[in-house]
Amino acid sequence: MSETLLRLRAELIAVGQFFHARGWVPATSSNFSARLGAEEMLITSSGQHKGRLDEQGFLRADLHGNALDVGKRPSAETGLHTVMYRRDPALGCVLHTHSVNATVLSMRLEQVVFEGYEVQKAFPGVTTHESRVVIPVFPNSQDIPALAAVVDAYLDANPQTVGYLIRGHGLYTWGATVADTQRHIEALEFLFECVYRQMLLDR
Ligand SMILES: CSCCC(=O)C(=O)COP(=O)(O)O
Ligand SMILES: [Zn+2]
Repeated sequence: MSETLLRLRAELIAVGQFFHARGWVPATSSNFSARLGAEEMLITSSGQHKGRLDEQGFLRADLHGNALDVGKRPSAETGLHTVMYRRDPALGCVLHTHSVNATVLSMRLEQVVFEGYEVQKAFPGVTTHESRVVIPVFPNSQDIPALAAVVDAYLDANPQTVGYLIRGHGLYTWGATVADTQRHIEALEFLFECVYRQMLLDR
């Protein structure tokens, strides 16, 4: 087993514990992956509790979603990971979470827009709070290849996108490393909470 795999697996286990402590990965929801090479990734197997992951909770898969470790089934949402790695060879991690704020906002809005928040600078290419960060909301679907195609087309047209919501479901974001991607989740969750509270104040 490679040093890289061991390191990335340990990082993803720690991410799961961190997110679980904040209530962002309830029940067996959410899935995590990290790139192992040009054609391969490490991904959580389907049905794992992401706050209690151990070494058995992962498998290697190719970038078309085929399991490379026998007897293990990758996440049901593997296609939403592979589409990202195929788009960008520099991408090293994809994280998906199911927080309350992300889920509630996705039921109310067509897109979530952040404007004027300093934390927007946590995202790549954003250098000022005087920016507009748009998080699109896509309809939920059990047809993951179809959903992945919708994501792919949106990102072709909007390459600066840092994450997206699936209605009534959760959040996907990505980054060069596990640490970068964890930071994106944290920043997005902070900003979702701000938008949610602002909506309450505006009522
Ligand atoms: C209990 S949550 C339903 C499935 C889901 O949305 C999810 O994120 C987890 O699916 P997986 O197959 O990756 O465990
Ligand atoms: Zn999910």
